[in-house]
Amino acid sequence: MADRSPSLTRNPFTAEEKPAVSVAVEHLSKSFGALQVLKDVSFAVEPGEIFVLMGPSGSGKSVLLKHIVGLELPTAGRVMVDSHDASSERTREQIRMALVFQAGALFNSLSVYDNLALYLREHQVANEGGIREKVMRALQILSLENAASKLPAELSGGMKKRVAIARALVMEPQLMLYDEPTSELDPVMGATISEIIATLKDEFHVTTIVVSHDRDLALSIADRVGILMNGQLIHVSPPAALRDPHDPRIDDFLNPQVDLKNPRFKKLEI
Ligand SMILES: Nc1ncnc2c1ncn2[C@@H]1O[C@H](COP(=O)(O)OP(=O)(O)OP(=O)(O)O)[C@@H](O)[C@H]1O
Repeated sequence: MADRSPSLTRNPFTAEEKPAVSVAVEHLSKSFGALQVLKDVSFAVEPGEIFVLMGPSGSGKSVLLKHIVGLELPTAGRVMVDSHDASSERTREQIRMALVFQAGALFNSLSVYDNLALYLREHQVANEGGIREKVMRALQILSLENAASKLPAELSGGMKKRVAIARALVMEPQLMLYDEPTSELDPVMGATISEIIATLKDEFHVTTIVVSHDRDLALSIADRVGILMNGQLIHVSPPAALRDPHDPRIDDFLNPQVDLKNPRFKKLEI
């Protein structure tokens, strides 16, 4: 962020520091009926790392993300968060994970303030004064103080994404997952969201997994990038290795050429 707030240097929410967690995806396979979406996927994410998962539409990225937060159950294999199985209810009680959905998933009838306060009220995290402090702090970090009383319908796409991130932040997550955080944003707002993700990871040491098609985001903020194609993880490396990919499948995905003589849409199955 161009204007980094100095108060971001410590966790603003709690004296109780929760350590960042590791994530281990171990031989994960998932089928929906006859459709095998994930095929023996394995990788590990270190505590405090930003891991960006890229891949073509339909390659299984969102399904993989849902396994990490326990919203889908594996057909085979498992996902471990620290030493806990991600699919168990207990893991979700012990480890604070926040998923920032592609469309924000804000409650349209609630103000920005109440969208953020909802989780804290439901979990009786603090009294109203304490909740106000946490909500306003999160809004301040995302430069949204002036939007507290607005309804989601009154916000731009970029503001909605920032509200969704602020709402995740009030949960004091040890693990933050983002599903397409820069989709539908102009390049400058996309860069801003990338900066926010990197800043939150730096300042709060939160383990971060981002699913994205955004090559600029991956190259600028990832510690490592994984590429999923057709349900298989075909590549994991630091982003620099993707500037000159040797695998033609990765090159074609990251640097597609428009070819009007041999158009891709003629080869689409659906
Ligand atoms: N609950 C479900 N039941 C049946 N099929 C599903 C289900 N969820 C996902 N799929 C299928 O799994 C495949 C992978 O979907 P997924 O949403 O993970 O792709 P993706 O890589 O995230 O794509 P995109 O980049 O377009 O968001 C798709 O063919 C999708 O139709």
